[in-house]
Amino acid sequence: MTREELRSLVRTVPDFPIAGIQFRDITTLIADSRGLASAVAHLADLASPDVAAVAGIEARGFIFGAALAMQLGTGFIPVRKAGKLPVETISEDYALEYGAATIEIDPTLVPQGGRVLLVDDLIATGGTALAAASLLRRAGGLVDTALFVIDLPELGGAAALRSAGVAADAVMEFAGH
Ligand SMILES: O=P(O)(O)OC[C@H]1O[C@H](OP(=O)(O)OP(=O)(O)O)[C@H](O)[C@@H]1O
Ligand SMILES: Nc1ncnc2[nH]cnc12
Repeated sequence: MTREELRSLVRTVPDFPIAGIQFRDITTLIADSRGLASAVAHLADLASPDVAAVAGIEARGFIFGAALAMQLGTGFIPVRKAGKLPVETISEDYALEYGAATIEIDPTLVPQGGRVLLVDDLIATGGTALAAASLLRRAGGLVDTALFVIDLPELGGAAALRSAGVAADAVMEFAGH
């Protein structure tokens, strides 16, 4: 599928989860018989060489991240919401477009000095991805690229990632919040 065809599979839900937010819902894309595979193929085209591991952010980043890891022939590192991992973790707090949260990783999963490709469904303010990149770097990973299915460029997340030395790319963009 073309990027434009994929883009038409994203459902926009106004005023979710709060008034003023245009929620870009990827459930309609992944439920399509070709949508998930096509999105992952486009992500794989954007991936840099020599990826040692793919890291995906809970929850929607797990869907694309795990599939991309299989496509690239790497392992998958889950970046989890706080309190879910059964071992000693490192954590970061971050602000969201609507709220705040904490994410954690098991640092022993990160290949030392290896390139860790960060993946999520969507980048808005970039708070989540920046926190994840910071965690993966603290654990010894080389994080120079992050891939998203959707970028909301007006919220500045991709630019914030670039300022932190992480090149951000996405399969599609949506204007507005
Ligand atoms: O760029 P940001 O402003 O940080 O926002 C983007 C993040 O917000 C969404 O996740 P959410 O926290 O809603 O969790 P979910 O995947 O569990 O639905 C989305 O999947 C990204 O992870
Ligand atoms: N506008 C949006 N749509 C879907 N997920 C989001 N996560 C943060 N902002 C979002």
